[in-house]
Amino acid sequence: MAQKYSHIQQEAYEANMQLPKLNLVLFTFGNVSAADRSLGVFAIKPSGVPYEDLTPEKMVIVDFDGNTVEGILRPSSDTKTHAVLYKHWEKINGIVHTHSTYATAWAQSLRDIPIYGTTHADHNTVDIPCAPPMSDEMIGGNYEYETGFQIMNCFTDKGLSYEEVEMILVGNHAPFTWGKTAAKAVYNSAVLEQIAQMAYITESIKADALRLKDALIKKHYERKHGANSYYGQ
Ligand SMILES: O=C(CO)[C@@H](O)[C@H](O)COP(=O)(O)O
Repeated sequence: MAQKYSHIQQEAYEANMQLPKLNLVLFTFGNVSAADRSLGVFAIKPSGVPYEDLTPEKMVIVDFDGNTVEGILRPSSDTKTHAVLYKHWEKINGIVHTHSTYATAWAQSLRDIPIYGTTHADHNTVDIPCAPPMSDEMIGGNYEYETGFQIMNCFTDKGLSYEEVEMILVGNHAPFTWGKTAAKAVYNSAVLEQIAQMAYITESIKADALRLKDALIKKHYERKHGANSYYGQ
């Protein structure tokens, strides 16, 4: 493997290894990628390889059109989704896909995750969006490629910025998160799973729980992310 990709292979490997440590994946579920925009490629987990068998060298190098540039193993089955997002959302350099239990349950319910408390407001001032399930024509196309557009179209339809909200539930599928680094994308996946679990439990205690008032959401978020805040770096 060319030395010139070793830095993103190492970054992708370390980020992938965080997923089982954070209980965000079971067996070979999920995948993480890390991009180098100066080279126009990203390193991604190979498909079907157990996390305990991963090495940096096994990370597959792919371009932003989803073509394998280097690697003997097949890249993740979600590679086209990662490629579409890297190609169109130019500020992201890390993407995570998991099937974490609570976030996936919300994705299967086709509901956005409402803001029930300040824990959620620490990270997002909006309900966590759930992209609608794929249309028949999307299903008839390239599934993973279409998932990338399903994600971007949802953000466009909801008027959301991918730089402010770094997570989404894909209807009938599972969550995707992203960030300026692969490590930040992993952090976002762990935060999303925690928010999803808290929201589910909140609704199981009180089905008609009330959303946080917008004024408090704004006040709380700004308290955490205001000037000179280290939070969420
Ligand atoms: O979304 C799915 C399956 O529904 C995939 O993300 C699998 O969870 C992992 O696939 P590979 O990355 O091993 O191909």
